[in-house]
Amino acid sequence: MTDSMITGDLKGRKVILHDMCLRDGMHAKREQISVEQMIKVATAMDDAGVPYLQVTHGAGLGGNSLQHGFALASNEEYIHAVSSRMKQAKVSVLLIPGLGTMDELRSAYEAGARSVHVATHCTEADTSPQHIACARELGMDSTGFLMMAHLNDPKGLAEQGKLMESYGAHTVYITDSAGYMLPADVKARVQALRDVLKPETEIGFHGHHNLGMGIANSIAAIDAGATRIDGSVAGLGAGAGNTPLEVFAAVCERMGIETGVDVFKLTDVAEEIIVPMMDHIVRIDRESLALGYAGVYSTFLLPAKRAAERYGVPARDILVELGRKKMIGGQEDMIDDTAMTMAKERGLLKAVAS
Ligand SMILES: C[C@H](O)CC(=O)C(=O)O
Ligand SMILES: [Mn+2]
Repeated sequence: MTDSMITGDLKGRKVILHDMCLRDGMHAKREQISVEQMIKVATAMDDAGVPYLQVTHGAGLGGNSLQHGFALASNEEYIHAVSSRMKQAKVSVLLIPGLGTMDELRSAYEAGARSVHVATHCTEADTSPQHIACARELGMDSTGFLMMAHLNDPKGLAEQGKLMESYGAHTVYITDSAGYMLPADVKARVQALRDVLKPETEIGFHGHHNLGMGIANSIAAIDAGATRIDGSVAGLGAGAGNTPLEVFAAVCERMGIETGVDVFKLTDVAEEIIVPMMDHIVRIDRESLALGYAGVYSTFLLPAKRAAERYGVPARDILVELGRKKMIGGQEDMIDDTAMTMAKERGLLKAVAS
């Protein structure tokens, strides 16, 4: 990102940071984060001043399933264990309508969750009115979370955001699930939302670092009017991870953007707690780069690697094909289907059968 792309003086801007390690990071850990690990991570982040922490299965409420994998504890167990130990941080959850239900949202609230990202595909906001209304009735901080936002243009995304606002969302998020966007893409979408939303409705940005643009994209979002930024310490998240939060906090401090977090405490959390927890180093390898390059849902990374082993087709090729087909969250069964078709086309299927 060149300086000329930052049009405003961001000094003195206030931004709310939201850590995703204990939700998006569940994808990278194949849902295997223990309650004890969650408590350790969350208390350290609370101490570093992170105001919001998301805690659930990677696919959110209702995520425990054969399709999405089983976590080591229930969402309620995780939420209660973490929220009961927080001094200042609020616990949030993810809810994809259809996967998670309003009953599950109520039970997450009872367990201590006080904020929710209600997530839909970027053209399907109209699947979320009941869930956003339910969150508002519970008194929760409520976000409409438009996933795979690169697949809708700024005008279309603004219309979807306006719908979510009309359902009661306090904040509308542009979610770069594929880590595909460049700063100009983010800026155009935030501006389009800012033009149509009420002044009191906040705008958020959730980035993935597949093209190494998480920080530049988040700064572009702030420049265009976003006030909430998701990231995850040490980037623990799907694909090449989320915007690395400790790095982002350091950049904000350099730019005079106020986050209220202690940068060095966050770097200690990254180094001493998160990195040792990783099963693989979350980084931009050839497969996670392919996600960003081809516009593929970051959550598809590990299932595509498994399909690659099963069918003998390189994961990168599978991911590029999934991007070409514009597959979205919820279409996970197409990963194996695509790999199998490619194996057949390449004459590899006999080897699989034998
Ligand atoms: C279920 C996904 O992981 C939600 C998300 O974080 C994204 O789309 O990005
Ligand atoms: Mn994500």
